[in-house]
Amino acid sequence: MSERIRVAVLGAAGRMGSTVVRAVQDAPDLELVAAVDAGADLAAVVDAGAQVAVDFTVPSATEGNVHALVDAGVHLVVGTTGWDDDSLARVRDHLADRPGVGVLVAPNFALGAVLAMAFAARAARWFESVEVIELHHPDKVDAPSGTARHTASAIAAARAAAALGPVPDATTQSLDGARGADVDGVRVHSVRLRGLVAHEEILLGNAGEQLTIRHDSFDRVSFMPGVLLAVRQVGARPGLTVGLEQLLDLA
Ligand SMILES: NC(=O)C1=CN([C@@H]2O[C@H](COP(=O)(O)OP(=O)(O)OC[C@H]3O[C@@H](n4cnc5c(N)ncnc54)[C@H](OP(=O)(O)O)[C@@H]3O)[C@@H](O)[C@H]2O)C=CC1
Ligand SMILES: O=C(O)C1=N[C@H](C(=O)O)C[C@H](O)C1
Repeated sequence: MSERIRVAVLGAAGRMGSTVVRAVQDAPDLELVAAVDAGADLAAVVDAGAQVAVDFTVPSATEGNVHALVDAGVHLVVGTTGWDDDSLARVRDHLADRPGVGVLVAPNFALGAVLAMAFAARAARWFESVEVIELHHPDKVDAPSGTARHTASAIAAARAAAALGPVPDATTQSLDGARGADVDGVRVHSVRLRGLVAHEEILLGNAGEQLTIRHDSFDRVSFMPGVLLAVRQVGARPGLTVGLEQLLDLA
């Protein structure tokens, strides 16, 4: 067998990080060389000889982790949310000075969620109305979810490309928040409920019909095939890759 890929996990004690630790340990072609959490020195990742680091930490820490490890020549697979155009641009610029290093940032590694986003973007041009509902466990710190933001942005881009106007909405009076968040002109609603893991519904409406696209992650193992695929491929993809769809022939 060829050499195993040496992998570090950041946020290793968290809900996702601990699941990634088990998945890496169970994969015959991967070797877990470091598992670090809040307060730990990232030098441990470099000292352990990690080739790829997987980051499932917190929005306030993830960009700093990425820049520090890119400097050290470590490839990164990033699932943590909180990324926007500006922070992604800073990573893209940094990678221009570090040829050969790859960073993949994806808001969702579940194959079904990536497909749901792709289907929604494909359908968007044919519907007058669209709203996104994301539903998560109540320990989640950010809203709307990274997945919902990515979904809404892709829908908005598809609507713009098809020269569709604004989504119809006659609301002139409402309590703050009643119509959800506005992501590029698409309304996004966030539900937090004990018992849930990660779920998303995209509602598309025309006169007399509705298309509902729904994805459910019932368990965090649902994210693991996508994370492992990214770990295996990121070293061969220098520069910044955004979205698992880039690896699935869906982009
Ligand atoms: N892309 C995807 O497919 C998915 C993405 N996510 C995203 O992943 C992130 C993590 O989610 P989840 O696992 O549920 O969250 P958790 O809070 O369970 O885990 C986060 C972990 O990161 C640790 N941490 C905080 N700061 C640092 C740091 N600077 N360096 C290393 N570790 C740190 C935390 O430690 P402590 O608690 O001590 O602060 C905690 O153990 C979120 O942004 C979430 O939205 C989640 C699921 C799927
Ligand atoms: O915090 C979570 O749990 C999840 N976070 C990601 C997001 O914000 O989109 C991915 C998934 O929805 C689970």
